[in-house]
Amino acid sequence: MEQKWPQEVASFKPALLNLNRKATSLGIRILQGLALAMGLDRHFFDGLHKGAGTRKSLTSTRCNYYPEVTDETVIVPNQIRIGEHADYVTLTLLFQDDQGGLEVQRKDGSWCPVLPVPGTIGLFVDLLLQRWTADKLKATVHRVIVPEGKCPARQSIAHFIVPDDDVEVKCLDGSDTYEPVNTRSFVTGIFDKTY
Ligand SMILES: O=C(O)CCC(=O)C(=O)O
Ligand SMILES: [Fe+2]
Repeated sequence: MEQKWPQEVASFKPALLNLNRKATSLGIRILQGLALAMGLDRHFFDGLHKGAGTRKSLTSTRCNYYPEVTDETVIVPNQIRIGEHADYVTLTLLFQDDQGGLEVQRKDGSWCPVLPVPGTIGLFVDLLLQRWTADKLKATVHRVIVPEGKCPARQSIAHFIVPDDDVEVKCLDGSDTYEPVNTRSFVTGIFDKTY
């Protein structure tokens, strides 16, 4: 696929590629820690995430922009910035600015604000990790709400750690809690339904 980059700011492309690489290596270290904590070989997960940065992997970085809310902004009832969802990959690293609005869902269905803390990165367990662990780790359901009153534009960057395209994700405990899925079909299937 042809890559299109904005030309207006020359430093954008190198900065984003650098973030993409660093976020991937952080994600890989987290996957190693997770494998050890689960009593697996340290490289169980990262060995299945080797293709990041190549055509064999959907590991990617998404920049989200939420426009400024002014006195003139028309907000309809129940309007939402990003509706509730769980990301459909392994892990998400989330970088948010200081504007707030991100919420995660508790077990009882209520919503908990994820207040921005400078210098920190959000970490979400996602749907493929939930399938691998047969629900031992549950995907983080999250959303972004419209702020009450005026608010400057908000930006966030989500880095999605995705298994390599040909990886089959099946329950590690041998159960049939979820049927095995091919990574690329699973991710593109949900993507096509969403957009
Ligand atoms: O903007 C945020 O804080 C969340 C973004 C998000 O959920 C996503 O890009 O999947
Ligand atoms: Fe998300």
